[in-house]
Amino acid sequence: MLNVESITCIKQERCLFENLSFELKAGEIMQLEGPNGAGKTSLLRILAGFSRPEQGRRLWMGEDIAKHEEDFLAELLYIGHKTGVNPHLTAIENIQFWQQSHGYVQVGDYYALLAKLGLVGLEDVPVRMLSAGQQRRVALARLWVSDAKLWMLDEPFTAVDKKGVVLLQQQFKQQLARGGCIILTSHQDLTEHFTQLKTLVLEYRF
Ligand SMILES: Nc1ncnc2c1ncn2[C@@H]1O[C@H](COP(=O)(O)OP(=O)(O)OP(=O)(O)O)[C@@H](O)[C@H]1O
Repeated sequence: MLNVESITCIKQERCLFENLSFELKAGEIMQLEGPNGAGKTSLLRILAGFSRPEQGRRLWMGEDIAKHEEDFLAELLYIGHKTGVNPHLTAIENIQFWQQSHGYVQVGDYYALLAKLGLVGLEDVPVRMLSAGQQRRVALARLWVSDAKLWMLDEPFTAVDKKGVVLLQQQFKQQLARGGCIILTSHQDLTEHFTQLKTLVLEYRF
């Protein structure tokens, strides 16, 4: 599905990685690992097309993404470091807003979804009134309403408690079972839960 060819990234005159190539097939999950500052977020952002590499290209379904950006973005769900939720909207409004701006029909049992995410009673409260972990759960609700084939998740477990981590891992498995793929950064050990986990370790380069 996703082919990455010879990507090189230089930031502030420091080469974070060079000639990086890999492939992510349907049903595969890849974890980006490495110390703080190694370039995991930078790589994710390049893969999503939010920033440009010094060299290299990305292919989606065999097509150069640079020439088919819209098709690629329609298949991509990116959840970054920052949750991207609007603090002034409620949890339900946030999900609906996200659906609307991504072309999804606004249907669904939002209360049931938010109950699954442990947010009973908080559905109609402005998100700024929620804890960090609760706010992240609101952001992660997109994983339940999106049918994007490729998920890119930057530290999705941040501030999420143990029960939430299990719930997320179950949702990851659903995504892989339906032929989607996932690329994520995380400092969690996921090998126990995903036996076919691919890992890409970025070393800190000086
Ligand atoms: N917008 C930017 N402009 C200049 N330098 C940047 C920018 N974003 C990141 N960097 C630099 O790129 C390097 C890699 O940062 P990046 O956020 O990709 O690392 P990371 O591996 O995701 O780290 P962490 O584990 O702390 O999240 C850092 O040295 C950082 O200072």
